[in-house]
Amino acid sequence: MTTTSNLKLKPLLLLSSDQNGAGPGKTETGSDPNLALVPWKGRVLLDLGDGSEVMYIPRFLAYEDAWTYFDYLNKHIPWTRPTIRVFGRSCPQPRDVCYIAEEGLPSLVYSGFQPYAHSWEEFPPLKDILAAVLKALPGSSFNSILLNRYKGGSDYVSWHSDDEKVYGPTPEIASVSFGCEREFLLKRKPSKGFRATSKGLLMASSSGDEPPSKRSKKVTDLSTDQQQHVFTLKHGSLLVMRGYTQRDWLHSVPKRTKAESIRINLTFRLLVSSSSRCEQKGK
Ligand SMILES: O=C(O)CCC(=O)C(=O)O
Ligand SMILES: [Fe+2]
Repeated sequence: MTTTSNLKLKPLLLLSSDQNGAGPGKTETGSDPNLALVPWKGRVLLDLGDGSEVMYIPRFLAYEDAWTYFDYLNKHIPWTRPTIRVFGRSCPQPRDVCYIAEEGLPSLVYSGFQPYAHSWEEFPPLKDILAAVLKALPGSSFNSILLNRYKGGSDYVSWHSDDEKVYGPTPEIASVSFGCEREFLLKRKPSKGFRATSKGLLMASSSGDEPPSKRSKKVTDLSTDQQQHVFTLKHGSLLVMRGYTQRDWLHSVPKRTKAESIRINLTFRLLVSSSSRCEQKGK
């Protein structure tokens, strides 16, 4: 796989250092020798406990480069807003989406919807972004991307976890954001005892596409506010979920009336049960 595209970017795509680590969790101390090799000193590591962890790098991509990517993605990605099935009802997904995957991988299905898998070759700049992600995550590999475009504050992804079997038990999901800042929330999954009440099942969907209803609010109430974390995902930022985060935690990007402009988000994922991998060359 080549890692160059025709986008006009400065040779040094990544910032060498950044102290703008606003967000929850703690700034890294460099105790992990692998992490010490990586130049983003301002990044935040949030230990969620029980083997779940989130890492956040607010200025992962240089600001102008991130806008160049935003313009490319907004214009060239074949965005669709498919109809999906949530709790037995058909409704349009509340954001635009696209799916990129290597050939020969198992199909991805969520909410009764199987997205068409576009090829990486169609969108060379995605390989550049992947290369940047792999520099921040030495030893990781990804072979697919789910892309989301939130056209404004009424587009959202509701509480869900990316726990589809195709990702294995401890998936690493690397999420790069462009454009409008939006809040990314994390909360612990309600324990099994809390899921069923006399008023019904309090279950979050696995795709995050159910309407933000009172049903979701009830889950919030039960899972205690102390366990909720908020990251305001900046233009050009990288957020990584790993370990048991998908098993034990839910995440969402809620509606925000004040968010008027477009946000694009790329989630890099590794579908397992395939020998092929989308890795940076020479690693
Ligand atoms: O837009 C985001 O930041 C999150 C998207 C997400 O959770 C997903 O695609 O599964
Ligand atoms: Fe997700």
